Amino acid sequence: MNIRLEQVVKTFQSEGGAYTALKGIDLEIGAGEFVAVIGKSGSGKSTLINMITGIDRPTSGKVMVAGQDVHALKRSRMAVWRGKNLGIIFQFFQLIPTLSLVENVMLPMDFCGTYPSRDRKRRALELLDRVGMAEQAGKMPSAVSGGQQQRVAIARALANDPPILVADEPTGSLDSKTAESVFGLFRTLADSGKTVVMVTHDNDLAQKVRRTVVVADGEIVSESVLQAFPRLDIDQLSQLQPLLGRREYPPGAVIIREGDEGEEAFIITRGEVEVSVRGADGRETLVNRLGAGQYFGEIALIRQVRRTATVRAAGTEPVELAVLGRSALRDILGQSDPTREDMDRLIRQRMEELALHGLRGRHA
Ligand SMILES: Nc1ncnc2c1ncn2[C@@H]1O[C@H](COP(=O)(O)OP(=O)(O)OP(=O)(O)O)[C@@H](O)[C@H]1O
Repeated sequence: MNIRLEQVVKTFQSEGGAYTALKGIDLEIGAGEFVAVIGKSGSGKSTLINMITGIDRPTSGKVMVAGQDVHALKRSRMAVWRGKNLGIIFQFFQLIPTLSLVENVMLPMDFCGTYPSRDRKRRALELLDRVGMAEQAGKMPSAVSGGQQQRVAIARALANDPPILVADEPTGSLDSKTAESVFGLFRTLADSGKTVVMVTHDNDLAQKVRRTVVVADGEIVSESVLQAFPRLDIDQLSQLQPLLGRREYPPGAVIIREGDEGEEAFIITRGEVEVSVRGADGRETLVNRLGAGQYFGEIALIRQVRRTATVRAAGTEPVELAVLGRSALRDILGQSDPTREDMDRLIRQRMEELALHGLRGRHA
């Protein structure tokens, strides 16, 4: 694992009182992954990024980056460690205005003492070439466009060949065409084996990344929840997140029982469950097995019927669930017609499966 956050909490103390910007974040990012971090303004994205780069310290919890406990580093060692392991790219490039582009790219090598000094310029020029800026190497930052400055900032981030690139809104101040080409550069870098973590407001770009981490109200929306409700937008997910409860069941435990009243629906965030129904002869038949990213318990809530099946925790590990009460489910479906349509379709399919087991009309 290249980046691992365990129960990271960040509370800011200010005159108005304490504000918890991160509420116990668990996150793992593997080597070579390309991850987009998205979320509403103020949700905690930058705070999360600052935990990874060591720019800010967590109030509690642990942050491991490239095998190092970041916040166990002494302040004096932090800057050099960061310089060698992380390439950091900001929205506003932050090139040094009094240095030429090639000098800007040489700076991290000078700072960390990586590469012999006679090789640094050649390496900087190679990196500028890689981002399509070699011909402008001698220019000052103010003499090139924003998109070009960001390319140089990326070359600078690559100076010490760090395994991880962290970018906070790298395309935020670029027009969409330039943003697209800078994004393409990140993709090429990820394809070449770099781990890339990129905060973005741009949903179109986020869609193009294989893995999306959604931050809502200081928490990460479970990837299973994203999978269960793929058609919710960021605002809807941000509203859903605080309504979700968490529950765990040991293997074999009954989560819902056929014939009972139902008040909650469940999204599986870890493990598997078995769905079974009682036949006319009273014997139970297994009708389905569901895993992470799938939901159950919705039929009773939507169709206003008793539980149509019994669901048990399966496997040998505890099953973890996100729990959604009746009114929360109603709220979210009321806001997202596509999600409502998906759920209606799934319910029809599930009712048909139950009917196949000779149960039509028993509870429906
Ligand atoms: N130094 C600080 N002191 C007090 N509160 C802070 C501090 N830094 C951030 N916050 C608060 O923490 C919350 C999360 O901020 P953060 O900058 O991480 O959000 P964000 O998702 O990056 O937003 P944006 O997309 O607008 O940059 C905000 O409510 C912010 O006001």
